[in-house]
Amino acid sequence: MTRRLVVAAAIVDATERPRRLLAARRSQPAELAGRWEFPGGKAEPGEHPVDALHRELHEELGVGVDLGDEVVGPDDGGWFITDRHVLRLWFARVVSGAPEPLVEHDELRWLDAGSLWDVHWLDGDVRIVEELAQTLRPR
Ligand SMILES: Nc1nc2c([nH]c(=O)n2[C@H]2C[C@H](O)[C@@H](COP(=O)(O)OP(=O)(O)OP(=O)(O)O)O2)c(=O)[nH]1
Repeated sequence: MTRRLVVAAAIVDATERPRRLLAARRSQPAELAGRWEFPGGKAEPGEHPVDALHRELHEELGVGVDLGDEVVGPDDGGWFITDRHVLRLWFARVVSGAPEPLVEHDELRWLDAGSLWDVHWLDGDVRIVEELAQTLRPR
């Protein structure tokens, strides 16, 4: 079975030595509402993943970003987040707009090394957050 590609961003406050990561709380669908994730969404068929990510971040948060390195995962370079989806994730920094939960989310939160686990991440994201925890600078 081919997994559907989901693209998402680890939005951080600085590309070099970041301290904070932006998490988004889903408001839909009902079974995922209240769980936290990396903002992003499904790439359309034929759409370049990077283009899809810029589109999703603009739609969902109202921001423009500069993308940094991809956070390469262990599953063919991506992250199998569900049995039907593979996630590709890039570091990103906001360069225009201020992030707001416009659609699909009802809250955003900047997390630092000490608060990274204060939110209930989607199951598939937990091992990604564990990896990112190594990157965030302690206070
Ligand atoms: N965006 C996002 N989706 C994730 C993450 N972790 C995770 O398991 N998922 C799952 C939830 C969904 O089943 C799927 C992504 O679907 P989505 O609802 O965000 O996609 P979309 O914005 O394009 O929305 P739609 O076309 O389904 O309406 O991947 C994550 O960190 N970010």
